[in-house]
Amino acid sequence: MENEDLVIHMQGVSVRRGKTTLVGDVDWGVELDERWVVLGPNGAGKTTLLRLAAAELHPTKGTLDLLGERVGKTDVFELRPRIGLCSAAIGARIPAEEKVLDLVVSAGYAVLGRWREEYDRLDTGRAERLLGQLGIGHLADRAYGTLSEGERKRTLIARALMTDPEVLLLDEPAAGLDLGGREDLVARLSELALDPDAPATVLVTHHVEEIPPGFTHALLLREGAIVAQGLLDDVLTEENLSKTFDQPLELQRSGDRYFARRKATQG
Ligand SMILES: Nc1ncnc2c1ncn2[C@@H]1O[C@H](COP(=O)(O)OP(=O)(O)OP(=O)(O)O)[C@@H](O)[C@H]1O
Repeated sequence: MENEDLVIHMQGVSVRRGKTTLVGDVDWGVELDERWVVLGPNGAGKTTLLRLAAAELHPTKGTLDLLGERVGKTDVFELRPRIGLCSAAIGARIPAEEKVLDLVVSAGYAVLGRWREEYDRLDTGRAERLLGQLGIGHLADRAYGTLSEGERKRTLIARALMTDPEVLLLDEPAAGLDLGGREDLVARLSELALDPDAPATVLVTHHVEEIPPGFTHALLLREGAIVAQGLLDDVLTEENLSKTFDQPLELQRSGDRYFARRKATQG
């Protein structure tokens, strides 16, 4: 019987475009209370994996179950509002003049199936609360186009959480942030990861430094194939990381954070 706690379940999943395999033969399961980091170099297939999990892509081969529904046999338009996705592609589609609060509130429309209804007080209150949780409550009335990159990322996360999704997918949320911005985002994501009421979460990144404390599992991806997956502490080793990035890497752990760099050459 299907494990009811599995929010994402891929069995033998491949995505091909022409002769290119974007991801090949992936078996992967994410449970309700898990927080996964997907790590790999450029072009490894991370975004492809996340788009499968967001019901934006169908597998060329294999079976994909999201929130207990088989993709290909279910209405993805009913599925998508149950999944919170935050990616640069979504950010790029937002008009610069859009007000931050409206942007977050309007994420709820897909779920409620409303078109021109007035924002009701509940929605506005929830959006304000989420913005506050992400430390940007004071920006509610600002236009999206006037925000810094870090503020935009946090706005998009608040928007992704607005529908109270059962799974939250974050594609490189720290990309383009300065050191302070990255550290602040890592801290916010850590709070979210440690909140037992938060949804199952998958975070895609290139950098071990961006893994927020509280994340439980890791999947390492290289050239569309899984190098290793499982509990973060078991999977995140120098050997696995070096294989994933195809170079000898040194991995350090300091407190609940990770740091990596290339090994110094001998001689
Ligand atoms: N439609 C397509 N046709 C052919 N190849 C594609 C197509 N879409 C993506 N690819 C290739 O598939 C590979 C995986 O892409 P994907 O965006 O999933 O990687 P990624 O790990 O997210 O990379 P990055 O870290 O650079 O964002 C890349 O080599 C990309 O060029």
